[in-house]
Amino acid sequence: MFCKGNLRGRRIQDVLHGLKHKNVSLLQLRNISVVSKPSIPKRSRTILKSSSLLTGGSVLAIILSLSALDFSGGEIPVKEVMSHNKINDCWIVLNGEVYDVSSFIKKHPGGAGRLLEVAGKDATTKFLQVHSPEVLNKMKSHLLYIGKLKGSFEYTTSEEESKIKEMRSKIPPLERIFSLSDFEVVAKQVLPKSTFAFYATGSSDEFTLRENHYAYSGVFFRPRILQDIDPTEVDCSTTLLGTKVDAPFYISGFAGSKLAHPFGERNLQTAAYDANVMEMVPKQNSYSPEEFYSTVPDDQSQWMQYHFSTPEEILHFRDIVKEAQSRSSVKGIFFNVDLADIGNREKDSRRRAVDVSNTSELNAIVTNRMGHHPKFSWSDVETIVSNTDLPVALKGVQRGEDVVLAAKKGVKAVVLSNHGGRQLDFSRPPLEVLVEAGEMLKEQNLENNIELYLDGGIRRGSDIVKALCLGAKGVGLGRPFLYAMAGYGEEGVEHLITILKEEIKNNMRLLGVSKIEELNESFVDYSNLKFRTPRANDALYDAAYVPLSFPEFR
Ligand code: HEM
Ligand SMILES: Cc1cc2nc3c(=O)[nH]c(=O)nc-3n(C[C@H](O)[C@H](O)[C@H](O)COP(=O)(O)O)c2cc1C
Repeated sequence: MFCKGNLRGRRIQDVLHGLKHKNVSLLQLRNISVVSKPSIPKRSRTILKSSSLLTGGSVLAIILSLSALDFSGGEIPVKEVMSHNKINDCWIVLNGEVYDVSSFIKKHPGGAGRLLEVAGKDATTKFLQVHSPEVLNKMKSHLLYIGKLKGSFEYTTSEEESKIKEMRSKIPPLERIFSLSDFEVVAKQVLPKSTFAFYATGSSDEFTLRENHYAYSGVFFRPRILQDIDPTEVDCSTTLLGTKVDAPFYISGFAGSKLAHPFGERNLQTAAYDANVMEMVPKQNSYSPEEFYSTVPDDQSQWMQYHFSTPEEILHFRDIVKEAQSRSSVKGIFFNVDLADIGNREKDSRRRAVDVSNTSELNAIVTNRMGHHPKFSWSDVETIVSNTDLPVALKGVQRGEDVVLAAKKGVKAVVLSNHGGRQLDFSRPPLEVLVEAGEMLKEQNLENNIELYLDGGIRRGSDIVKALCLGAKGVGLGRPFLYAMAGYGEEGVEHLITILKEEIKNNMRLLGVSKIEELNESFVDYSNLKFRTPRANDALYDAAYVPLSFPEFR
């Protein structure tokens, strides 16, 4: 356990101490594996034979797998692995072990395309950028173990990697980063196209993605003058679900931090701690819970984000709640309620189609964008609420009626969110839902029973102040933190937090307010929110936004 005095010890950071800070390149670190070897029992040759039958392979496939029986001592040469590179015959290497993932590929919750990208290759680096080592252990029963890899893959630097290296060497200094959009523009140049597409994508035509942000341009301020406020005493600290923090915003929970930077979620955790800002720790953390929490100080403020991936996880919800309760830093648990299916993230799929570049496999990418999630209902929520003292919150609520229902069922907070426009396109901007929810709660005298949070499209301190005026207790941000990390690691995250804190305080001074609690509806004109009209352009945001593209002609 660590306390403030100890300051954030980090196991991986210790190993890589010399490399920390100042734009550590992903390329430089690509070969560093932080995973301990999973102990996977070797399967017999009989299983290997049945693997090709299981995957519905042709006679040719059976002959191929029979030829694999010749490998002495279960060792599989690189060349052999490379030949299993198709959707119906797909082997991948993880930590020097070869797996047949042919029967899993179409069930992969991250989409078939991600496994096709690494078909017949060493998938270790890409796997660990998104998954904790535990995922492999949990999913073992879905894969077929083939044997140990013999030899190693030849590594050649791609054109894209060389370009990224060059751009990283020319990256603007942090002092030149003034806004959150600046981070996004830099990230676009220093991330692989596939990673940027994964982060940036919304769903379908991305109306919700864009409107999330533009909703804020429909709200204008009504400042109060001559308030006799000492500018140095303007304070943006607040209380989120009973926890005192130094800012009314939090780092939202999201997958894929290590795709941005080798230290991934650790950058967020340490920067949040130093700035005393709330952090929502994602379920899909690339660190295992043991490793991640082993260096989290006891006095850090965190929320735990969780989504149920299987019906078994719902059945065993007590284990999840117990784990959350056992971490002294965790002050609340947020369950996703916006994942009944996975949105059609077209920008991401389109990029993957280019990367896989095998037209016969495209169908799998399109029909299996992502896997499905299990049934999760109000009665499950009631059961969870009645089985823990930890505040339970719902992330992904999208209408006032559901906020009222949540309040009646003892849920302590909701995040009005459409997953950053990644789920249902044309779901309304959370800022609009905030106004609706506030009114409905008041009608039923429930406004003091539940805290309202929202996320999606927040890019300025003024966005945050507007949301607080309209009744939000706090707001979350997702992509901006990924973009900040991509260019600048932990320092980028710190800088982002500073920018937002300063923007909020600046807005408060100009509004004639010195404390967050003083913000209320009287400081904004939000009449526009009732009428969805074309918004004024936001030059920085628009310039950073990548429009959807069309297929290229041959
Ligand atoms: C045998 C290898 C793999 C297994 C067993 C596996 C397993 C899983 C599981 C269980 C999930 C769902 C997690 C959840 O919803 O809680 C998932 C999601 C995902 N996986 Fe994998 N995976 C594998 C390989 C990979 C590889 C190689 C990549 C990247 C190239 C990848 C990228 C992803 C992504 C991006 C998601 C969805 C993240 C999100 O948007 O929420 N996976 N995978
Ligand atoms: C790359 C990426 C991965 C995400 N993964 C998750 C996740 O695993 N769980 C979750 O609750 N939300 C996830 N989110 C949604 C964020 O928590 C948040 O709701 C959203 O990013 C807010 O919108 P913004 O990016 O415009 O700030 C993800 C978002 C992005 C961009």
